[in-house]
Amino acid sequence: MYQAADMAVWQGRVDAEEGPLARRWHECLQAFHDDAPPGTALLGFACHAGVQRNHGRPGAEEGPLALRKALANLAWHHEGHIYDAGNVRCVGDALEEAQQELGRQVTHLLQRGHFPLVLGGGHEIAYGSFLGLARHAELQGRPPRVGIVNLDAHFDLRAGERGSSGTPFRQIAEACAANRMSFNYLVYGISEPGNTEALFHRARELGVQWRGDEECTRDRMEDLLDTLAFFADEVDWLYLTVCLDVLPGSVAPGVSAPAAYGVELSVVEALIDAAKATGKLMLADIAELNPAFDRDGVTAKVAARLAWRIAR
Ligand SMILES: N=CN[C@@H](CCC(=O)O)C(=O)O
Ligand SMILES: [Mn+2]
Ligand SMILES: [Mn+2]
Repeated sequence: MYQAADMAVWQGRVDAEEGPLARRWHECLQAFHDDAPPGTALLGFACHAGVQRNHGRPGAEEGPLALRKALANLAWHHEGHIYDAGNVRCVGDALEEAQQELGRQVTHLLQRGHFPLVLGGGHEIAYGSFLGLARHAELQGRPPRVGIVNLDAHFDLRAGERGSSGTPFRQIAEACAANRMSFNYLVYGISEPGNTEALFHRARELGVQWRGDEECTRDRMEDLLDTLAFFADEVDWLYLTVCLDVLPGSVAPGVSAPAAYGVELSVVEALIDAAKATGKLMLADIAELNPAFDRDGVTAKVAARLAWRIAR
C-alpha cells in the first residue's frame, strides 16, 4: 500500500541567527510531486514480513520513520533537490504485493529522472527495488547490464518457495534468467560463520563475486576498490544495497542479526563513495534498520549518515 509523504516528520533544530548556510535537512527537504525537477527521492519501505518469514527479529517496518527522524537534524551540505516520496507499507504478510508496489514506485521515480534512495525495511526491499529498476530498463527499450553491489554479512541467496529477507538476490537471479539479463552480483562483508556451505555453493554457481568480512579492511582498500571498478566497468548501471548488519554489532545493534565481526564504518563509506564515483549509480537502498533493537538511536544515526552520504 502506497502512502504519500507525511512532512510533519521533518522537524528539528533551527539556527535562524546563522543564516542560510546553517540549514538542516528538515528545512530543505521537499514533498515529492510528479512535476518536481530531478533530484534524490527518499522512498520508505515499511516492511518486515520478509524478516518474519526468515525467522528474524521483527521491527524493521518502523525503520523508515526512525531513519527520517535521524536525517531531519543533519546539516545540509547538499546541492540540488531532495524529496520525500512517501512510503510503501506492507500489510500483514502481503510481502509480494508490497514488493510489486515498491517496484512500481521506484520505476515511477526513475522515469521522472530522479535518483531513488529507498529506506527499509527488511532486506526483502532488494527484490522490490530491483523490479523497479528492471521495469525502468524495459521502458527505456534497451536491457542494460545492471550490477548489484551489496554491503552485507549475508548472501541472501536462500532457496525456497516463498520470498523472505534471506532470498532477494536468488529471486533477482531467477528474474534475470527469465528475462535474458545477466546476473552481476558483488557482495562485500560476507561472514563465513553467518552463511552455510549451501549458500557459498549457490554463490559460486551464480558467478557471484564477494569479499569476506575479514578482507574488508582499510589496509586492503586498494583491492576492494579495484574489484568495484572492474565490476562497474562491465555494467551500464549500478544498484547499491546496504544491509546494516554488514557493520559490527557494536556500531549497528538495531538490526535483526547483529554482526559479531562486521566491516568498519570507514570502509563501508569508502565503498559507497566508490560506487557513486563510477557515475553509474541509478538506485540505492538501506536495509534492516530495526528501531526495536536499537541502542540510544545509534543504528538510526549510522543509517542516516550513510543515506546522507549517498544523497550528497
Ligand atoms: N537478510 C538477512 N538474512 C540473513 C539473516 C541471518 C540471521 O538471521 O542470522 C540470512 O538469511 O542469512
Ligand atoms: Mn545481512
Ligand atoms: Mn541482507
